[in-house]
Amino acid sequence: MDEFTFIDQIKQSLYKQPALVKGIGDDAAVFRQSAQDIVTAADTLVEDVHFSRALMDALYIGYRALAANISDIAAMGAAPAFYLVSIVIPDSCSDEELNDIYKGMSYAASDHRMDLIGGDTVSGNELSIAITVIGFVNRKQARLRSAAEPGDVLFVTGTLGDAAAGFHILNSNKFYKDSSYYMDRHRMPQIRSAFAKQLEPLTRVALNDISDGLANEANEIAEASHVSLTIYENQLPVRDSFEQFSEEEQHKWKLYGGEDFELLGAVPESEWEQLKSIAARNSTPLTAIGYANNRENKDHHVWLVDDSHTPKRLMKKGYTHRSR
Ligand SMILES: Nc1ncnc2c1ncn2[C@@H]1O[C@H](COP(=O)(O)OP(=O)(O)O)[C@@H](O)[C@H]1O
Ligand SMILES: Cc1ncc(C[n+]2csc(CCOP(=O)(O)OP(=O)(O)O)c2C)c(N)n1
Ligand SMILES: [Mg+2]
Ligand SMILES: [Mg+2]
Ligand SMILES: [Mg+2]
Repeated sequence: MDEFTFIDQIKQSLYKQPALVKGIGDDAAVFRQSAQDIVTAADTLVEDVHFSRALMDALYIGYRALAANISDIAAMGAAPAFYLVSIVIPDSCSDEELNDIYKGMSYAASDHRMDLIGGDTVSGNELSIAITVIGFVNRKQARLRSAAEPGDVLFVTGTLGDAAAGFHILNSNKFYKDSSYYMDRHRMPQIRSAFAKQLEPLTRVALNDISDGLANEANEIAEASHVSLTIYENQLPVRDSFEQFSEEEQHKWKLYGGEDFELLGAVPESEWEQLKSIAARNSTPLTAIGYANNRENKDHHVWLVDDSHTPKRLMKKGYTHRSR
């Protein structure tokens, strides 16, 4: 299939977003927005770094690639609207696989009412999917990681460590309980977009999505907000069947596993009840896992309290790429 036939195939016949003026088919796309702030992010997924074609069907690769991007928009409290995809296609990738990657992305897009408005197609040696996402948020309402203050309640949505467990299961041929649940958490992460958007009435909330693991993301909030954080290890939410994994695996996956695409946040204690009702309305599991320490604690570290009750530093450690 040549480049032009391919572009014709992936082009949506109908667009959902009213802000769109021109989608695929010219030198660039055009959208118009005057009332809201525009939020944009990019994430690249590369074969054998972020996914493996041996372990995962093309449909999942596409779904997951867009989901990872939508997660960053959700983590800003914004509503996703548009995406652009630049793809490098190796000879080993069949037309069917390529179509399935786009089909996977279109499933994630319809879950969030998004339109594909552009991209680029290149032949190369390695399958690589670079996505740019665009979303909207009410003026000055973007939820920054720098917004945490001393005394805030620290919370996470969902359960932690599932995606890493799923990746482990996909790589192994042993029997595990609940294995399709865990594998799906890796292959088809469900993004907390609706929940994040409904945080609008809160006066203040710091948000970060958990792509690189709780330890990394918590440290990012601590550094950006100039606060130190305390997290209680025994309050970290996990799936019931998570106990089937070794202590070491559990510890590693829930703190450093990443790719759960849950939200980590901090809210003033006075708004905790309101946050709980928003979560309940959205069927979003919500757990308080700690708090932002008072100002006397001048470091900007994250402290983990385990059963020995002695706080230990939770280092900013997770998945890091060599070039960073
Ligand atoms: N190659 C790059 N060029 C420009 N900005 C970048 C690049 N890589 C990362 N960034 C920026 O650095 C910040 C952190 O990026 P990253 O760690 O990838 O965030 P996340 O984990 O939320 O995806 C973001 O503002 C991102 O836009
Ligand atoms: C084949 C394969 N190997 C390893 C992993 C695990 N992994 C890859 S990237 C990553 C962390 C997130 O990646 P990054 O590019 O930092 O995403 P970002 O934080 O920018 O959203 C993890 C845990 C995987 N998903 N697939
Ligand atoms: Mg990124
Ligand atoms: Mg992020
Ligand atoms: Mg990262």
